[in-house]
Amino acid sequence: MQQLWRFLTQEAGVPKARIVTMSLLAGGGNALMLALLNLAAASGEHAGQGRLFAAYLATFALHFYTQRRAMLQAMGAVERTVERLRLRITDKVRRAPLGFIEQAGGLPGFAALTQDTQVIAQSGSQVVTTLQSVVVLAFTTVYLAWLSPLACLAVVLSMGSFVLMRIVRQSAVGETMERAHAKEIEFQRALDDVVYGAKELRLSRRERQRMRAHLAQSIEESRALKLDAHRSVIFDQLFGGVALLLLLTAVVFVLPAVLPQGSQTTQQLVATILYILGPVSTLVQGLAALGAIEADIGHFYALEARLDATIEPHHRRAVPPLRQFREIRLERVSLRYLDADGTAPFTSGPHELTLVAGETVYVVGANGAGKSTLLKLVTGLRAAQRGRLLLDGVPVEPRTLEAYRSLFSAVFADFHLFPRLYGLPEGVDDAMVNAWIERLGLAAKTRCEGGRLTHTDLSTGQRKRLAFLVAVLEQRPICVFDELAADQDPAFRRRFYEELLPALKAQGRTLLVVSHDDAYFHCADRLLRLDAGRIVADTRQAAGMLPAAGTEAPA
Ligand SMILES: Nc1ncnc2c1ncn2[C@@H]1O[C@H](COP(=O)(O)OP(=O)(O)OP(=O)(O)O)[C@@H](O)[C@H]1O
Repeated sequence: MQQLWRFLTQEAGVPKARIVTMSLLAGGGNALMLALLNLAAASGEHAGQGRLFAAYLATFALHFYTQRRAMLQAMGAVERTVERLRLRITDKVRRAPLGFIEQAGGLPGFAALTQDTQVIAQSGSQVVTTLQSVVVLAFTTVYLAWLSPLACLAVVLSMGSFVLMRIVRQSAVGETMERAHAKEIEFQRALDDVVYGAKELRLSRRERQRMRAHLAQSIEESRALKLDAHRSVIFDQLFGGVALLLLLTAVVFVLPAVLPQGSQTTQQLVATILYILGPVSTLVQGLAALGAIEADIGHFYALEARLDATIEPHHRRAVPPLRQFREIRLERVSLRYLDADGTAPFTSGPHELTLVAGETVYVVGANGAGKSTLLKLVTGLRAAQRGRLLLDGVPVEPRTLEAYRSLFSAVFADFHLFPRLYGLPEGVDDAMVNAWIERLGLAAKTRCEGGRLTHTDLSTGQRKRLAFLVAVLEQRPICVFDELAADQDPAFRRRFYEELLPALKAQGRTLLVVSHDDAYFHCADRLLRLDAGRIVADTRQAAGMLPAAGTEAPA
């Protein structure tokens, strides 16, 4: 229970002393209630019944109050901590390098995090109930010893070995649950495919059937593993029940023969043994639940450790965004994408490139030539494995990376449109956004109200126009557009290349545009042609000139 201990002692601001005291009082009260019941049953019609009844009621009230307090305090503290953990892991995912997020299966376990944290959130109440059952068992053991030392010894030995067996077997159960967890992640990924591949699946019966078979297999494997784990817990519980029944048989039939005792003592022993059935079963279930919680806290910390190993430095002081630059230079910069088996299927670079403020650069080349990868290197979103990135002659370092990135607004090919316009600077109000919405021909579709777009369920081309709008209004010195015109109608495409981009250039913006539209290549100041990850041609041209295809000078 190392991880659970670390979580409760280091993470959760659980008022430990108070909760332990409350749990001890609640458990003690519970055991005292049993003793009072037994005493009352033994005293028959005597005058002391009234006092016993009052004492019983007082103990009951104490038990009820302390149990409620302990549960609420533990649950409240754990819930608050879980919320903190969720925020912390989200921050770390946000600060993890793009390469880590992009790599195949870069965040295994992330999909299961919501479920894991829900399980972790139960740790407060589980610890309290388990602790209480331990306290009840401790008190009833003392009470049993007072009634009959031999019966107490028998109970301690049988129940002790039973709980010990559960603890020992818990590690095997834990391993099986780990394998079930891995299958669960596989299942959740398949579920993502069902949602994101909704269109394809509706069109193809074969795809649907194979997908379903794959899902069913993941579910079946996860179910079999979970059942395996539960089977062992259920067996142990049944075994515990049988052990208790045997114990009762021994107390009723064997003990009086070995050690003569009054029938009243036998009755009290039977009542006590029956009474501890509840706490024993709570303890066994609590241990199993704490085992599952321990595993999920382990998953959380493992994911966090992977993120910590790659995370980009976090600077508490806000970095003032850069508003201007003279040039960006890539010196022998290269990046290799690695496969899971360590082979490098694609290398971008080495690039020797200088981008000058104010120029409009089109990045062109065939599919897979490495255009988007070059943009990620230039924007500092992917770190180069070799070479240097320099801003105005000064190398960009981890310390200055965030400021460097603040130079760029971008719409990537796989852009994400946030429903809230988080990135807009002070001074940009709804009216300004709505004027742009109108200018982009989207006024009938959406509006900006209180910094939020009323509708984002638009066509791909329309959503790209909105992403363009956000990039423009961010008012940063460099705009990066990756195949923005690809989903646009011919009229908008023409406006994009011939009006909108020149208007941005006129404002002094530097433009980096990935394009397949060779009909508009003449609008660029400079063409960078890529092939197999290398810049094979770098052509400067007077904007407005239309170079004949294939006439670029070699780099
Ligand atoms: N995250 C990644 N991990 C591994 N390989 C990648 C990754 N991203 C891209 N690649 C590979 O790198 C190569 C270049 O991809 P890139 O997206 O830069 O090309 P592109 O020129 O922008 O292509 P397109 O015109 O199709 O958008 C491709 O072969 C692609 O498979």
